[in-house]
Amino acid sequence: MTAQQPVVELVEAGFAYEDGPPVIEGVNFGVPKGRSLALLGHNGSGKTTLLRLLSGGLRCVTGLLRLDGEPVAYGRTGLTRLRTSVQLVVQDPDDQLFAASVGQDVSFGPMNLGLPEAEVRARVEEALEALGIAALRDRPTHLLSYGQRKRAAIAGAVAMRPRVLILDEPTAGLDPHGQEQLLEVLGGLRAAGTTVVMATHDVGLALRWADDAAVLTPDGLCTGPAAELLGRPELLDAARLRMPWSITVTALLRAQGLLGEGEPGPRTPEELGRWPVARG
Ligand SMILES: Nc1ncnc2c1ncn2[C@@H]1O[C@H](COP(=O)(O)OP(=O)(O)OP(=O)(O)O)[C@@H](O)[C@H]1O
Repeated sequence: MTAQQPVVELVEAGFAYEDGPPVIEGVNFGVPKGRSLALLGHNGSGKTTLLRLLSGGLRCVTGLLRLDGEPVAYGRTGLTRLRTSVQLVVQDPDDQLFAASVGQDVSFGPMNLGLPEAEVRARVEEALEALGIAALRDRPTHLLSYGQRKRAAIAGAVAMRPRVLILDEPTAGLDPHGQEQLLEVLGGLRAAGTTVVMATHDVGLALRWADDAAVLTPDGLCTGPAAELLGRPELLDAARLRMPWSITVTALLRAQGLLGEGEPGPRTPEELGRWPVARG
């Protein structure tokens, strides 16, 4: 993580659902500008809860949320300010899409900000282009495939031009090609300066995609550079996550003397297939 001030930050945050046990306790989680960050944890570990706390949909019971270093005020003005900076895309696109057509759905957020019509139109076009779904502008949302609905839901958030785009399990339910396409789209947004935060169970995907990682364990949230954090077997064990394939293969290649210390190993089966060792 960088030392710069986070855009948005949970400080000593605690949360429990009504009559339930604490889900989040004493969590410090800052999201710096311009990074890609993967939030990992097993089912029920609290990823969705943490993302909702970060984006203002839930409010900390203890601790606080800061935007640009200032505590977030949960009134209308404060939440609008937060949402122009931080947008959450929920796991199930059907919980997010409700307008009749894709274009109408994507325009909803910017229109709600009271922006002039031309500005709304420009933002909708930009978001549809970024997600590669400009051709679906007039398509009724209920006629879209699951992958298309996912993209339309993300476009709705992108049209708000947030500094931080948060996605809850964005690759869940997508086929391998759809996953790769989505990662490309997210790479494009990140290259354009948007911070992208993604919750996932997939350690391999996080390792390939993210600069930084945050891992939820029973002892709390552990954060750091993805390549370092996700190579720690004891941490992944504690989080009940599986060691990524690429790390196991890289360790094997090193143990066999086929890869030098510090040299990067193959990140995908395709890269292993092209590995000089594999041919030799
Ligand atoms: N609306 C709710 N009311 C009560 N308890 C809830 C609610 N939503 C989540 N929980 C509980 O809070 C805990 C954390 O859930 P959360 O959805 O944040 O986990 P998660 O890591 O996102 O899980 P998954 O990977 O399965 O999506 C779980 O024990 C869950 O049962």
